[in-house]
Amino acid sequence: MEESAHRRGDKKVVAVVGGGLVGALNACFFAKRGFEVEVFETREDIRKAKVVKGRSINLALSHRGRQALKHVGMEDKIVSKGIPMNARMIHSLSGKQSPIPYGKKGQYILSVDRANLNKELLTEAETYPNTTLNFDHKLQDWRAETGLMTFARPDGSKTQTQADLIVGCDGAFSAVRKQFLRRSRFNYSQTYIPHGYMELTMPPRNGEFAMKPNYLHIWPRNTFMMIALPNLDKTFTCTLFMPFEEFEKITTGDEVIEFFQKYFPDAIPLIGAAALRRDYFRLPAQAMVSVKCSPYHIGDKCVLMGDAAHAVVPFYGQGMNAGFEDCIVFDEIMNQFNEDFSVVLPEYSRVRVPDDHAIADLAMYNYVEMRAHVNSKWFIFRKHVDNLLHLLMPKTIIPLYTMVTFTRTRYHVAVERWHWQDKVSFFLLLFNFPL
Ligand SMILES: Cc1cc2nc3c(=O)[nH]c(=O)nc-3n(C[C@H](O)[C@H](O)[C@H](O)COP(=O)(O)OP(=O)(O)OC[C@H]3O[C@@H](n4cnc5c(N)ncnc54)[C@H](O)[C@@H]3O)c2cc1C
Ligand SMILES: NC(=O)C1=CN([C@@H]2O[C@H](COP(=O)(O)OP(=O)(O)OC[C@H]3O[C@@H](n4cnc5c(N)ncnc54)[C@H](OP(=O)(O)O)[C@@H]3O)[C@@H](O)[C@H]2O)C=CC1
Ligand SMILES: Nc1ccccc1C(=O)C[C@H](N)C(=O)O
Repeated sequence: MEESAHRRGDKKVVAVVGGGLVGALNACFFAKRGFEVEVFETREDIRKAKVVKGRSINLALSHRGRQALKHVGMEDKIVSKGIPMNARMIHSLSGKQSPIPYGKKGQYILSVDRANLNKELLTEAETYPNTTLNFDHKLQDWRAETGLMTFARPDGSKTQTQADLIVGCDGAFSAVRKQFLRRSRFNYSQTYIPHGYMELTMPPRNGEFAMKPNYLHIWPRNTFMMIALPNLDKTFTCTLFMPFEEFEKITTGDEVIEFFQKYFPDAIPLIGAAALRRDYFRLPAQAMVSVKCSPYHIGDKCVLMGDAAHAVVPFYGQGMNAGFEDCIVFDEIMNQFNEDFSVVLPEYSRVRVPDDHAIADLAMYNYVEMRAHVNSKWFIFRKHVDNLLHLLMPKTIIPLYTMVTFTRTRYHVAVERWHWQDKVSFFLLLFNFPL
């Protein structure tokens, strides 16, 4: 076993495990503070990879994520390559399209390319002279007492290195988190929902987007749905979310077309019948898991952030945004407590756990809103009422979606306010508030 050198001197060493979205961003946050930062990523350098592994081609970036990018001077660069989505575009069975705006005029979420975002963040992290990126390093084991980590290399060898702080940003199936499970008073739950997802591509039509680009398109079919987000190359990435048992019922190309004919007829010519027949069987439907745990730290040695701390189902488009906000919250607490890890880590767990748990629940809720509620006249009416009340009393009534997506209102506070506001607007409706 090879013993890799680790730097000490007067600077503390922070090991960021995982060079995905949150890990790469976090490396910038720690480097900015002057720590010696070592990033360890199991995969090869995504910037050199011929084939980019992993799913979810694009992501919805919103205020929390943007604020975190702003902290490290990356907001403009990323936003300039994003496509604004101003509203949901609801596709009815008959093919009618009706928009439901996300917020006030000028408020939008951005469709960004996951691979490009990851590449840009790694390149930014590398601009700090005190940061080293180590690819092809898969964390196998680590010790909370010493901060000693063991990594597996693609050639089968092992490397060990030590750090003052280990930051687990290694995603939903975190290897860092495994050590937490062996400790007393660590709470952990994971739930696989019975639905899976499958990504399909809608190509450009005559060199242009096949549908209006500045929308998040939704085909809500009550018990399942398809969505589509635009990409810079004028394609859309369509994602079909559906119970696994429904996916499994479709076994032939003809059945795929039959299914689309029944539920998404307007999408067939846009995706293309031949592509549908082929692409449906390219990859099996993927699972979605929600992981909640607490606390997020062990002593002054280790902390979990991003999906490693809180994998959420994707339906609010907040997983990455919440992970990025984790970095800001940690940074704010570092300022507050003078970078004393023995105080910062427990405080971070205390502050952040309720918020990450709240967005996990909201993400579950938003699936029902997207696939079913948007079909209801009552829901649309209530949305209008909320928007109007927000216009009349902007400080008192703020729609839930606005709080979650366009502000940094703590997620758990947003949930509390939502319940309270719901009662107020119901009361106003009951007494015929002149709307
Ligand atoms: C279909 C889908 C759609 C989504 N859409 C959105 C959206 O629109 N908006 C949004 O905000 N979020 C979205 N998300 C969530 C988002 O993808 C995640 O929240 C985000 O990627 C989390 O980033 P992360 O860095 O914590 O984890 P990851 O992006 O998974 O990065 C973890 C990294 O750690 C590495 N790693 C894993 N194990 C090890 C190990 N043992 N040693 C070293 N390295 C390791 C991995 O290779 C990876 O690079 C979506 C998720 C899915 C599945
Ligand atoms: N909340 C959710 O439902 C989901 C969230 N995600 C998140 O989306 C992001 C990108 O995902 P993507 O790049 O596709 O990641 P992958 O699905 O490719 O997973 C990344 C690594 O995690 C390990 N892994 C994958 N599935 C499992 C599993 N079921 N049990 C244990 N380990 C597993 C694999 O490691 P190994 O090589 O050792 O097998 C894999 O290399 C990540 O943040 C991920 O956390 C991804 C899927 C679902
Ligand atoms: N990115 C996603 C991926 C999967 C499912 C939903 C989203 C969303 O962003 C939904 C959006 N926030 C909405 O409420 O309409």
